[in-house]
Amino acid sequence: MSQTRYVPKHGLEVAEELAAFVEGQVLPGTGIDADRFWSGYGELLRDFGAENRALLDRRAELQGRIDAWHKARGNQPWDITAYRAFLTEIGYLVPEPTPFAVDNGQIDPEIAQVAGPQLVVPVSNARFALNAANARWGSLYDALYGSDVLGPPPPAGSIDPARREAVVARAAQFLDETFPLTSGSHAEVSAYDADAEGLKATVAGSVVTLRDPAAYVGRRTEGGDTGLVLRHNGLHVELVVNPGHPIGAASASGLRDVVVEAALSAIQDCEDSVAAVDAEDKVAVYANWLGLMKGDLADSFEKGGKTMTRRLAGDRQVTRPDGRTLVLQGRALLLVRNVGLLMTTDAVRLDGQDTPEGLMDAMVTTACAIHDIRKTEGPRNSRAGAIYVVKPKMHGPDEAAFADRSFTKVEQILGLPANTVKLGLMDEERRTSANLAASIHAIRNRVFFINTGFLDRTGDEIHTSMQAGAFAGRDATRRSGWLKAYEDRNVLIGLNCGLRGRAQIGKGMWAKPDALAEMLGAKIAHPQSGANTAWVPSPTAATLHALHYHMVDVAARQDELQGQPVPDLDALLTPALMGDTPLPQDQILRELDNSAQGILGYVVRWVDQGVGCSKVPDIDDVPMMEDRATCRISAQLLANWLEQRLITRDQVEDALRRMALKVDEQNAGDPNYVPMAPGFDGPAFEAARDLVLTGTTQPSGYTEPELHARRRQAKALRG
Ligand SMILES: CC(=O)SCCNC(=O)CCNC(=O)[C@H](O)C(C)(C)COP(=O)(O)OP(=O)(O)OC[C@H]1O[C@@H](n2cnc3c(N)ncnc32)[C@H](O)[C@@H]1OP(=O)(O)O
Ligand SMILES: O=CC(=O)O
Ligand SMILES: [Mg+2]
Repeated sequence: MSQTRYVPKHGLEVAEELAAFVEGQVLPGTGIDADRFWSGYGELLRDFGAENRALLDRRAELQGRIDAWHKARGNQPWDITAYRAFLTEIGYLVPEPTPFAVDNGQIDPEIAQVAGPQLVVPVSNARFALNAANARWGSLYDALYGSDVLGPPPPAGSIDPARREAVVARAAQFLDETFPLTSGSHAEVSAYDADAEGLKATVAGSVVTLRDPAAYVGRRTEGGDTGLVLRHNGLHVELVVNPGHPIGAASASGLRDVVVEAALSAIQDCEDSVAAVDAEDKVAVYANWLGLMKGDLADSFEKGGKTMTRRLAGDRQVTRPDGRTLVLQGRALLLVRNVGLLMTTDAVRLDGQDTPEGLMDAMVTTACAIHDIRKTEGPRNSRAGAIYVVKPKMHGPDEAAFADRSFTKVEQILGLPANTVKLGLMDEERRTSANLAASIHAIRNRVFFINTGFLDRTGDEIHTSMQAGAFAGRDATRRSGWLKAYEDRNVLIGLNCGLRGRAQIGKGMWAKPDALAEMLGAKIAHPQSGANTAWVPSPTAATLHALHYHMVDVAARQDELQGQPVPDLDALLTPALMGDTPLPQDQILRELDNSAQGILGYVVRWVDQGVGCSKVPDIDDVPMMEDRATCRISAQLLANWLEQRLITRDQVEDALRRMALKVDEQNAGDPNYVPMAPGFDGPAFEAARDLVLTGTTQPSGYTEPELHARRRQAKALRG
């Protein structure tokens, strides 16, 4: 890693590459000059830097008191009444606000009105980031053919006629369920067409129409394709007819694909799925976001032996039955996830000190997005003129209020109307879940989502009650009552705060990226719960999850739920401890190995290669999405078991070494991979070990302090 060189800017020391990026690429075209930007940034740091530190101190103080309370109680039985009284006394629980409704201004329909999948992507990876933006539309034929939904996926590039038939039949089933014909099945259609009266399908020689004729929206053409566009629950579906195409030719109707509106929104992530530890990395992350906001991001790469260049998709022009044109967005509505309050950065220094990274993200990602909201031609990200920032890992209403005020300041500096920046509240720390209404209230004029980030939330669950006893294992911790209370409360509190029709109530990530058959069975629970969005890890998952929003009318579900009683805090606050029924030793050792493997498999690519999100096979070789939040869970679980003497340091060391050998083997095909064995002394292995051994003292159990330090070490060692 090269030594950071600084340039002075209005009392700040700014890393040269960041200054050059901001002044050379971000500011031109925004009407903001460099002096205004840097002097405003200095004010932001002076106004909010000390408060940021104080909020972190408050987290540590509360955690210290909670730890001491549990220790002092020793083996006394769990007493929720005493615990709640204690949490109230120390200010962990705050009074509920009087009933209110959010008033968040102009919000795009993808957020406020239409329910559908939300894709998340590491913005550091331009190829993926572009793919995510273009995942607004997904081929159902491709998703069914290439995933495990219809059985084990065939080899890439293969053509399996039996599978093709199964794909066509499954897609027809979806069409029959979503767009039934007046008679017959889509599987029997021998011709599709449309006229001013709507869709016409020929079944057994007779022309039939849709049972709901209004579901036909219009027609578009592209190359040899005719797209017949339908709409259901606000989501569009295109029947792509092209008898000249090999797949269309194989079907009597010429249908060659069913393209569904999939990722309505996509989070371009600067946080837990990226590894950005210095000015150089941060500029790379920001540059992709800027390209997305300007609309000119492109990436060239090799695929299938060919070089291809990926760019942002254009809008889709549809001719309505009455001849008028309807423009459908070609891209997902893009949101940007900033980092939280914890980390500081040496990319901008004030008074010789590193400064909050979250404030840098606030300034730079907002400034980049000005290019979108000032656009006068071409596709715009936000037609409502909003900038959507997802703010993670906030602990309670004071931190939410801090985010609100700091973005007000950013808006003033950048000359934006108040509340242009909308905030997505990640409900992923326990103090936020326990004070959710007050946290929403703190950002009521800009909140655009509340999302249950259950992965971080599980890590915080363990860390907060580290001294209460031993947690009951990874799955049992998730199955227990707190999680249900957390998920249910989030929906009902969101509805009570007036989010319906104004903001998203979101559910968490599907963390088994290749197990999409299982996802298709399970993730319908999200819209059924009243959530109008939920996270998916890939465009294929978005395409398949979109089907759930046709099966469930979320708005109607929200109407049913509105006003239902919110589950009490008791369940939320009761930790999932093993209690008197400890896990059998073999299960403990198996979970130890599994967690050690997950940590190592993730950390080794983070630290040595700067990859922030990986697909890591678990101990049963099921590929899992690992990011900083899943790593936090594994590290916290092992730290808890060590602290509660279920396992020993020697057992941890032994498991890490055995699993390091397995992870080395799993990565043997990667020419850039640096094995951890036999030395077990490189920065990656050390990071994994430290995450477990120091897990009780890492702030809130977060993994980023250790990961950042070790990545910087690896960069310095290896360049
Ligand atoms: C707790 C939390 O905070 S969760 C949020 C953070 N997590 C995420 O953002 C997960 C995002 N997903 C990912 O990063 C990836 O899907 C991983 C790491 C899980 C798997 O990555 P890989 O092993 O490379 O995926 P795989 O080989 O199956 O697929 C690669 C293809 O899918 C595409 N793809 C995979 N994930 C995504 C994505 N999230 N967005 C866009 N495209 C994607 C790639 O562009 C690539 O297609 P291409 O060759 O046409 O470019
Ligand atoms: O950010 C999401 C989570 O689950 O954590
Ligand atoms: Mg999270």
